[in-house]
Amino acid sequence: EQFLKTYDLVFAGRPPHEAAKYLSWDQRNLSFGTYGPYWRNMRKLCTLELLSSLKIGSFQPMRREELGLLVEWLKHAALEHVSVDLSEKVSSLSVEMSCRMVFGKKYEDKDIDERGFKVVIQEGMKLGAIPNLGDYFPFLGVLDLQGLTRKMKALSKVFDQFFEKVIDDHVRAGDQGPTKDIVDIMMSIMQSGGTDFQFDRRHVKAIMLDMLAASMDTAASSVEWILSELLKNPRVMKKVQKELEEVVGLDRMVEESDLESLEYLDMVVKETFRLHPVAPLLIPHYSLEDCTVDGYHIPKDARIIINTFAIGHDPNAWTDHEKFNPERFVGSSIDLRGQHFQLLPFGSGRRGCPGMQLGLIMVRLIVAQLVHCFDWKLPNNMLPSELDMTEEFSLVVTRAEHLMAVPTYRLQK
Ligand code: HEM
Repeated sequence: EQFLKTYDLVFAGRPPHEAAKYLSWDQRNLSFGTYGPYWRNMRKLCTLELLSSLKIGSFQPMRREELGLLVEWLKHAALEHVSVDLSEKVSSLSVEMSCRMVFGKKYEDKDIDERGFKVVIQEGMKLGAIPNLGDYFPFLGVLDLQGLTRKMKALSKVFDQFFEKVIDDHVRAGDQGPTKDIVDIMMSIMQSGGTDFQFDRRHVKAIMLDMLAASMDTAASSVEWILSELLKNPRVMKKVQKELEEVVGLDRMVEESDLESLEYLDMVVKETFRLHPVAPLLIPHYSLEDCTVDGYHIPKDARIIINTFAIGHDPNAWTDHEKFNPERFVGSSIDLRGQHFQLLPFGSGRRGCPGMQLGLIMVRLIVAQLVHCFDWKLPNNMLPSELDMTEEFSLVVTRAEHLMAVPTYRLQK
């Protein structure tokens, strides 16, 4: 609370970051942008133009359509009683939703690189998370002892070529009607010349990657962890399904307008974020000046790592801290929007996640739909207690093992 609220401004910096230099057009993005007028202006622009409630709402039909396609695919799998790779399916869904929101259409995997979107973005996330000697000892950065700079340069070329193609496609297509994707909006801002700061193709590309990387993996991993906990805790799964039956009914699918009535689902989401925050160390903060916090002197230019995983598992903050128990939130005012410092999956303050509203809609909608339309069983008679919950380290923490489960369709239509 002292770092993110009391002294929020002092700790609103981001440390110099080799990965951001290469992968975000010289820190022109938001996530790793150094604190200052450029970052403030860009953050305002993204919040108002790209991530406003109105803009998020305009993508609702697209979310419904993409999720509908997945449900149809799963219905076939259900008829054949086969086990499906939920991690892979949810991740692809999230890629498609993010691409359509940012680029206005789906590109094929091969359009970016023979490895495909997910692999390329995940490689960027890994390169951003690996401790890089060059970040701590700039003179060593030049020597590239870990070979990271070489990899980052190669990857930045891949992104640059692909994003140039996306921009060219938008220029060629011209005005495509009322639903504007994120590239459309940024292109019109660029062409209008109406910003107080320089805004060219490099800025468009940096924000494109920011929006894509920030929404794809975070939402998919959150859904993966929630579904894992539901499969591990059949009592909770039944209770979520019962709530869905009462609010939605078994004769139709979930709509976004149902979400606010799903109170128990909301508790399940909070409890999963407590135990499995997908960005467990947030993004590193950086002190802009000397500061004394709780009697400790923190010098200017210090890296601040906030361990929300440890906070979520802290027995001083949570009773039965290792137990998955959504009911702990009954009658509690604790939410996850950054006002309650024992639960910070989106961070808090100036650097808190600007995509929280969109992220929460995506996560709650996908989980609600999958659990409403299908019953789920672990494959090969695996017991819920046997489900492996090992994590894989990156900027966004995913499951180490893919989540596999067998669906059975449960709606009446
Ligand atoms: C469940 C989904 C999501 C989770 C859990 C999540 C979590 C986070 C966290 C923990 C941070 C770092 C906060 C800090 O350093 O203090 C962050 C930053 C950020 N997020 Fe999200 N996020 C999600 C979805 C999204 C979406 C959908 C977008 C946009 C499309 C987005 C855009 C960003 C950006 C641009 C930043 C950097 C903000 C800055 O440094 O000013 N996020 N997010």
